[in-house]
Amino acid sequence: MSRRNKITIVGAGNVGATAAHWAAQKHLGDIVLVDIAQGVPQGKALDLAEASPVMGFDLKIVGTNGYDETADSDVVVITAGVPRKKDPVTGKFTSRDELVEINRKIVGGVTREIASRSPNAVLICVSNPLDAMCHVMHAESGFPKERVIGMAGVLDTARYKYFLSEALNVSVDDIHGMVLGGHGDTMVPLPSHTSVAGIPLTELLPQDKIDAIIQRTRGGGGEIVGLLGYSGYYAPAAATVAMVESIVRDRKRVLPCAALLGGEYGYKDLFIGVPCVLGKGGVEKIIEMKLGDKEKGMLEVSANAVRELVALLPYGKGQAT
Ligand SMILES: NC(=O)C1=CN([C@@H]2O[C@H](COP(=O)(O)OP(=O)(O)OC[C@H]3O[C@@H](n4cnc5c(N)ncnc54)[C@H](O)[C@@H]3O)[C@@H](O)[C@H]2O)C=CC1
Ligand SMILES: O=C([O-])CC(=O)C(=O)O
Repeated sequence: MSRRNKITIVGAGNVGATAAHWAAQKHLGDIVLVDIAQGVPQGKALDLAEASPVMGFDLKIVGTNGYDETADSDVVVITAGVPRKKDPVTGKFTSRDELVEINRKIVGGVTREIASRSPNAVLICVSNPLDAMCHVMHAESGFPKERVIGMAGVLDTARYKYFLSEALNVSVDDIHGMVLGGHGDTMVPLPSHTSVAGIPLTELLPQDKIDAIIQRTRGGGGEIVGLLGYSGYYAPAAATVAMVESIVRDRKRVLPCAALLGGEYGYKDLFIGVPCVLGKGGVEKIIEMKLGDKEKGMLEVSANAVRELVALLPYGKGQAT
């Protein structure tokens, strides 16, 4: 008897629950929602399951505060942790990097629970600061680098494409491009590799407008925090589900994801956003594209920002503690 894909999502908060919603709508597999909050994963899973007769999905959707139900998952998405929030008095909000100390403990503990029960799963990290949390997941799981992947580039690229489609008044479907680098203010949108139905972006939009969109993309997460008071979740969850879909359906989509580099782009032992082919085995290939000197310089700034944060973690090179 064939078995449906099993997808576990840890963290049944804004991003996790929304990802469960879209994964169910796309019939990607049975879903286990896990959270420490009593009743929350159970309640959200039941609510989502009760939508199935209306939406037409036949899936097992369960919520739990433990890990036994997660055993033998094919894909595990980790969104557990603390998001950034806006101070209601000052209106200021912290950087993603300031979450490193609190979230590394949460993500480390969750990863150990998951890895012991689903030793063959592909792990997708969502918790921030993203690239550093990928290092935590890799070290704590002991999984091969192909099966630990970070979600950021798909989201950053989606924001970039949306802003371009708005400025050009064309369909989002016809914007092609990518954002590489770490998931922070130094991320690297690539206008020289961006096209509109094959027409170079630089022929269609003046440089000052492109620069403004690059800046808005870099601050895209903060723009939402400024409006909502907490971070976004529709676009982050959609981006996560695009990765899950490519893996469970073995679609081999080329998506910008945080992957552990082993010399590609001149970096070693560092998770950073690069174009990846995602299939059943996780990162099946990292595609090395030719970058200009300016783009290489921006990637170096972004890689250095990730390196500084990773240096704060209690790990040697990829070794579990
Ligand atoms: N990589 C990216 O592009 C993005 C990353 N994020 C990050 O994702 C994380 C989650 O964001 P939201 O869903 O908005 O936050 P949220 O606060 O709505 O949900 C987080 C959930 O994690 C749970 N949790 C905390 N500790 C746990 C533990 N030890 N075990 C299991 N569950 C635990 C909480 O109870 C909560 O329900 C944050 O770190 C946020 O910064 C958010 C958006 C985009
Ligand atoms: O900005 C945040 O804190 C959440 C996030 O990573 C994003 O939305 O890009």
